[in-house]
Amino acid sequence: MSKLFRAVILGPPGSGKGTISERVASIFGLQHLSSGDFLRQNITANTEAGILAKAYIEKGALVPDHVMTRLMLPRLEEMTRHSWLLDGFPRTLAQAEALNSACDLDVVISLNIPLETLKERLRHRWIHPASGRVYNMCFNPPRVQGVDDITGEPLIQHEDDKPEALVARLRHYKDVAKPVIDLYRAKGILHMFSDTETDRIWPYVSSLLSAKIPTDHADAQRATTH
Ligand SMILES: Nc1nc2c(ncn2[C@@H]2O[C@H](COP(=O)(O)OP(=O)(O)O)[C@@H](O)[C@H]2O)c(=O)[nH]1
Ligand SMILES: Nc1ncnc2c1ncn2[C@@H]1O[C@H](COP(=O)(O)OP(=O)(O)O)[C@@H](O)[C@H]1O
Repeated sequence: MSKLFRAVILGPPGSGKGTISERVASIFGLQHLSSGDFLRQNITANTEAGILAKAYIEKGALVPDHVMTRLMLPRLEEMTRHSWLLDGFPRTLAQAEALNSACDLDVVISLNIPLETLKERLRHRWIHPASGRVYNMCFNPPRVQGVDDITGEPLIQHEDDKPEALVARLRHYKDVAKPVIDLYRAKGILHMFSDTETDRIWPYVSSLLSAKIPTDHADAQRATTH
């Protein structure tokens, strides 16, 4: 079997991590694991971690490192036989160090998007809570306004995408992300992409991954995930 491939995607809220991760998952066959989606599943299921995390998320604050690592590392353990792309974790240096001691990463993708663009996108972000499907009323609107394309169920906005929580979230992101980015740059695995449009970033991400992931391996992964 080819070597497994491990990637992380970093970027502020609204930078397009989820959008790019979905494309990577479907084209390269990596398992997409989003910390935000996983937290929301835990909140819905009323798990211990979900109950602890809920209050932080509603305030637009980060969930404490020990709660995140206790949640995410066992989840990664379950995926030891898969190639994966982690979205939203690690977000702090302590989380990055915990991840480091659990596995070796091949690639870190970092999205660098102007602040005004982020604010504009998140104002228009709508979610289908049960599946995590993400829409944008300008970029990828649902076929019928306000409802999910697949299930026809209503769309909602995250509490933490509303303007009051948003500004705090974006400011805080910058402070905590810098040491994480510096760590991966020092390891020589950081690839930074700067633009205002996902569709202009995507060709570069795609060619980076095409060069790093052997084709037969991507085919084999797809066969096991579909
Ligand atoms: N206008 C516009 N919206 C985008 C673009 N890329 C993603 N979005 C939307 O911006 C919002 C944030 O994207 P998402 O992938 O959820 O970002 P994440 O928070 O980093 O995971 C979503 O509503 C996306 O549909 C883009 O290039 N242009
Ligand atoms: N690695 C993490 N560390 C701490 N908190 C996290 C982490 N991942 C997600 N969260 C919490 O979950 C919320 C939603 O995460 P997510 O869906 O990834 O947001 P976004 O896609 O807007 O960046 C964050 O605002 C934060 O409160």
